[in-house]
Amino acid sequence: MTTIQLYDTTLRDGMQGEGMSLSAAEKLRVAHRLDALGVHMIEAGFPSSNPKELELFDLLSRERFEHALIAAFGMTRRRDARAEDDPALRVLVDSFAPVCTIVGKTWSLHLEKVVKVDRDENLRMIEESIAFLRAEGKRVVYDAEHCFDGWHADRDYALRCLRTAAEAGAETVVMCDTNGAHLPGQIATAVADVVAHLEGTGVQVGIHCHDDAGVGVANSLAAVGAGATHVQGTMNGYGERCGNANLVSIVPNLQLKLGHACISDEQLASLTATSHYLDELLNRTPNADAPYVGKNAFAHKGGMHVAGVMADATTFEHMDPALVGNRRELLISELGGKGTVQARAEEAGITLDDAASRRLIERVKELEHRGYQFEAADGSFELLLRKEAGDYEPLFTLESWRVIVEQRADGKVETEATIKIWVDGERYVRTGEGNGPVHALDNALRAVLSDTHPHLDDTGLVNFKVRILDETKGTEAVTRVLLDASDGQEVWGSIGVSENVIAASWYALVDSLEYAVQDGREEQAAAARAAGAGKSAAP
Ligand SMILES: CC(=O)SCCNC(=O)CCNC(=O)[C@H](O)C(C)(C)COP(=O)(O)OP(=O)(O)OC[C@H]1O[C@@H](n2cnc3c(N)ncnc32)[C@H](O)[C@@H]1OP(=O)(O)O
Ligand SMILES: CC(=O)C(=O)O
Repeated sequence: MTTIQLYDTTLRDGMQGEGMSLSAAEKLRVAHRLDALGVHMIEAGFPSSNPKELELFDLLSRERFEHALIAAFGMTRRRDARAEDDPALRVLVDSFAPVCTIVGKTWSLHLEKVVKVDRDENLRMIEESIAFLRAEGKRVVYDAEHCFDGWHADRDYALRCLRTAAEAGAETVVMCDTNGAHLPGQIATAVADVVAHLEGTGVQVGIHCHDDAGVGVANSLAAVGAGATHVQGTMNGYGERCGNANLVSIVPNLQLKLGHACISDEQLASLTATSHYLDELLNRTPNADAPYVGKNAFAHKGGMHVAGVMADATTFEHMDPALVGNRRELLISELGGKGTVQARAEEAGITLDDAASRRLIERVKELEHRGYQFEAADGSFELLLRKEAGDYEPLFTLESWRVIVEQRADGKVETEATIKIWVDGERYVRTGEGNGPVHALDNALRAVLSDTHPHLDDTGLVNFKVRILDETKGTEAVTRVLLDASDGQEVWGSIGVSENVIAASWYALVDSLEYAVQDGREEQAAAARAAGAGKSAAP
C-alpha cells in the first residue's frame, strides 16, 4: 500500500473551466470543505493574476486548516530576468502559503512559439525560480507543463528539465498532460521512465491530467501504477475545455480498488456530500450519472437486477454505496418486476403480498405505456402502493375545477381557479388566484385543506417540468407534468398525464398534496412544530 498525496486544483485549474467563477469568500468555503475531505494540498490560486486571488490569499492567511497545506501557483521567471526581480515570483514569496507551485516548459514547441527562449535559458528559468523560492523557505511543487508531449518529442531534454527541477530543490515534479492528449499506456510508459531516471534524487513524481480524450481518471491511475505518488485533479473534474482529471473518481479508485492510502474512511464517506456541495455553490446541477457520487451510481432499474440486489447487493453493485456517502436507489418503471415493487413497499413501510405486487407492476407497465414515468415520481408511486395495500386516504372528492386565464389590455396575465370539492361530507367552493394555472389551483386547494392539514403550509412546489410526449401530434399531443415538492426535509415527485396540460398539472398537484399528508407525515410535522414552539417559549 502506497500513500498517495492528493493535490486539489479546483480553485485554480478548475476555475479555468468555462462559466466557473466564485468570489473570494466562496473560495474560502470550498477550501474548508476540501480540508475536511482530507486532501493534502489545496492549490488556492494564482495570486499574481488578479486582485480577487490576492484577496483570497489574504483571507486564507487568517484561517486554520486541519489537514491541507495551501499552495500558491505561479510560473517560472520571465525570460532574461533575475528570479528575485520577477514580480510574480515575489508575490509567491510574500504570500503566506507554505507551498509554491510553479509551472514551466518542457516541450520545444512551447520554447519556440510561446516563451521564445532557447533550451538552456529554459533550464535556467526552471532552476533559478525554484532555487529562489527554496531560499525563501518555500516548499516547491514543480508542474512540468506538456511533459508528455515533451517526453515524446525529445525524451532527453524532458528528463533534463525534470532533473533540473529536482536538483534545484522541488520536492515534487509533476508530469502534466496539459493538452489531455495521451492515453493510459503512453502515460504509464513515460511515468515509469521518469521515476526510474529520478531515482536517488529524493524527489517525488506527480501526475496532472486533463480529460480531453475522456481518460483523465484512467491516466492518473496509470501514472500511479507506474510510480507516481502525488495526484493532482479537481472536484467533479471541473477545468478548462473538457476538464481536469476528476478527483471524485480518482480517490475511491485509488483507495477502494487499488488499496492505496489517501484519506480516512470517514472522509471518504463525505465524498458525495462534498461533490454536491461544490456543484451547488457553482450553481451546477450535479451529474446524476457521475461514478461513485451520482444519484444514479447505485440506481437499479431492470427488474432482474433489483431482484438480484435484494437477494445480495454484491450481485449488481461493485461496492457498498455508503463507503462514499451515496445510497442505493430502486427505480420503479415498466422494466421492473414484482421484486422491485416489494422492495419499494418495504422501504415505505407497506406490506404487499406477491399477488398485489404483481398487480401493481402490471398497472405501472400499463400506465407507463400511456405516458407516465414513475422514476422521478416517487410520491405518485407511493400513492399507488397505498391504494393497492388499501392504506390510502383521499384528501377530498372532486366535484369540478375550472381555470380562467385572462390577458388584460396592459399586457398583464391573471389566472383564477375555482374548485368545488367535498371533504368529510361538506361541500367547499373556493377560488384561488395565481400567476399561472398550477399556482391558482394550488392556492384554491390550500384555501380549503390548510385548516385541517396545517402541514401543507410547510410544503411548497420546487420544480415543475412539462414534456410533450408525441411531438408529431402538435397541440393534440399528450402532456406529462412532473412536479417536485418539498417540506424542507424531503423532496418528492409526482406526475400527471393528460392531453390537457392543465389537467395533467392538476393530477400531479393533487398527488403531491396527498403524498404530503400520508403515513404520519402530518403528525411528525405537528410534533416538530410543537417542539419548536416549546423551544422558543423557553427562557
Ligand atoms: C497549463 C496551465 O494551466 S498554466 C496556468 C494558466 N492560467 C492562467 O493563465 C490564468 C492566470 N493568468 C494570468 O492572469 C495572466 O496570463 C498572467 C498574469 C499570468 C500573465 O499575463 P501577461 O503578462 O499579460 O501575459 P499573457 O497572459 O499574454 O501570457 C504570455 C506571457 O507569459 C510568458 N510565459 C508563459 N508561460 C511562462 C512560463 N512558464 N514561464 C515564464 N513565462 C511564461 C510568455 O513568455 C509571455 O510573455 P511575453 O508576453 O513577455 O512574451
Ligand atoms: C499546470 C497545468 O495546469 C497543466 O499543465 O495543465
